[in-house]
Amino acid sequence: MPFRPSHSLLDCELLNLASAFCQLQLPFFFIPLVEMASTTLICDTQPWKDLKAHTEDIKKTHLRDLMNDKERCESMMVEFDGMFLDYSRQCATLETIDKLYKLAEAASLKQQINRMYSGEHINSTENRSVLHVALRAPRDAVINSDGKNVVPDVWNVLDKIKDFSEKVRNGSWVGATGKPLKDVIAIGIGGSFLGPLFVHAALQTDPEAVEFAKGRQLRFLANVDPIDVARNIAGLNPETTLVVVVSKTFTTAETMLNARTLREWISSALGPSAVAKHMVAVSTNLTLVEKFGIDPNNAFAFWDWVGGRYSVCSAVGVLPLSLQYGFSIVEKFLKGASSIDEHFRSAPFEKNIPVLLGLLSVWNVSFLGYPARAILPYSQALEKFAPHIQQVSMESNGKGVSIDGVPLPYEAGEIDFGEPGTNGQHSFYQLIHQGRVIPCDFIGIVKSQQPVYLKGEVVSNHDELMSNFFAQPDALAYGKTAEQLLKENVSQHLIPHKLLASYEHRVTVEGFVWGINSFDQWGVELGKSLATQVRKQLNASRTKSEPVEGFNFSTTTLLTRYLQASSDIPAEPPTLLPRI
Ligand SMILES: O=P(O)(O)OC[C@H]1O[C@H](O)[C@H](O)[C@@H](O)[C@@H]1O
Repeated sequence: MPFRPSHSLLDCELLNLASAFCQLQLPFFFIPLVEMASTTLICDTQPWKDLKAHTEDIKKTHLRDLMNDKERCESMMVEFDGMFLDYSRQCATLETIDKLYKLAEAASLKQQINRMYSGEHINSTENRSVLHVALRAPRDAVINSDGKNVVPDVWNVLDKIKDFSEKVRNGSWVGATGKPLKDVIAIGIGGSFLGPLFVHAALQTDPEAVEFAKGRQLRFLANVDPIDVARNIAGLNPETTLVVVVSKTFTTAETMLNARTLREWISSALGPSAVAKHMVAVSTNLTLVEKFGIDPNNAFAFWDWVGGRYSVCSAVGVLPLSLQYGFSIVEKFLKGASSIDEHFRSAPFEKNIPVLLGLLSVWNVSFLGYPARAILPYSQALEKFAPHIQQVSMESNGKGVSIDGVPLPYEAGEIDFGEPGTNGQHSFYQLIHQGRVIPCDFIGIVKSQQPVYLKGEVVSNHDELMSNFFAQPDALAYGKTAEQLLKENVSQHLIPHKLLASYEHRVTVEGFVWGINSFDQWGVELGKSLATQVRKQLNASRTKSEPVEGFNFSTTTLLTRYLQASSDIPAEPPTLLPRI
């Protein structure tokens, strides 16, 4: 399959987001294609064909008319455990929904969900189970992977986190100079960053969590750009800082360089032996953790049946968040996610929020032909939700071949983007109103974490926000687009656990229906190997003045100009750390 055209490194980020993804075949060593020829794709089934035909009827229907049908709207509302989903603004009739259930049946959705929960190796290209649900299962649950109940292992690590985080928080674990460690820098990227950042952002202003976080800071170092290092250590003292290196593989180039950089920051200030007190790790690869110089006793494990982008409920998220907020807050988070896991596993499809969300996304992408989805939380606390779901969704379902290696004759995955309301209204909503049809997830919260009322104002500040939340979907529905409204009805304050699990499972539903493997990410590997080639070239050019070779004309020109423009940097400069 040919690569899509992509933009050079000097192009703007938005352009890259819009068009620079490539569809990669599975790695060459995988999948004997001959054997796959007999595999049935979902688009060859009758329910898919029926939905295709049905699209023509829907295109003749205006959402305004659908919204006038009270009975239809009523059956498009579902409630579970404080969440209320209204999907009546979808361009869909009850007949559409029936047809989507038939599609789910043709995709053996129920059986596939059961296979996931029973620990089968549904991530077939990596020969692994997919059991992030076990990360938040109650202590007495039994979830098997390869004939072994994994729940006790999960709780051993959770207990270890509880114990360690309490010691750090109460000052019985101190730094090398005897001072309490009040600040934490979590180093990690991708799944080892986005989920924990999202939850941290959501808890930051939660009144209960705020109390527990007093006097403490949690920062995230993800980018290998040294500016990110500088910003992370700015104002922090190594004596009172704990660094958590988070990496599933413990080989990710960016994370490891950042870890070496902060190791240098600590040891140059406090001596090399200080690393033992100031650096801990989260990984599935404890051998490499030890090799790096972190005591395995100070490492927190997880397992290969946890995909990186599904790992926020493992030590990846639980350790940094427990250090910041205390384990009890994080435990509540796990319980909320677990409630959705049980709902997803057992609720009938008509009442199953992740299943409905997933099927409607398939409808929008594969039948109505809308390739994007806007995630619009009317809550500043959810400001990092869209970036997190971007990875969960786009890395999971951005595939061009079926799970059996057959090139897909239809497109899978969608382009996710979003911003909290009302900020987005003053940015990109115009295009949704009048330019393109983009299905939107409007997410509202009943009670603000931080209510503000001003005497003399017509409404409270949160009601002002929610006025927009209620107005925008109708403006869109009666204008020219389709969207859905998802309202989370949390009793007091927002804890985003249920939203997270709902979206994780929604992505899984889409992947099951499209017949792809949502749990591998071979495409990402290509970029990594090309970066290795560039890294070698930069070293050779800087230290031995070797000319740039082996790249196409465009990259050769850009690399040469980059080297020329930075030629005043000495080939082997002394160790230099940011000073801000
Ligand atoms: O946790 P790590 O092994 O360091 O991996 C970090 C990230 O690396 C790659 O980009 C993968 O595609 C991501 O899924 C992963 O989350």
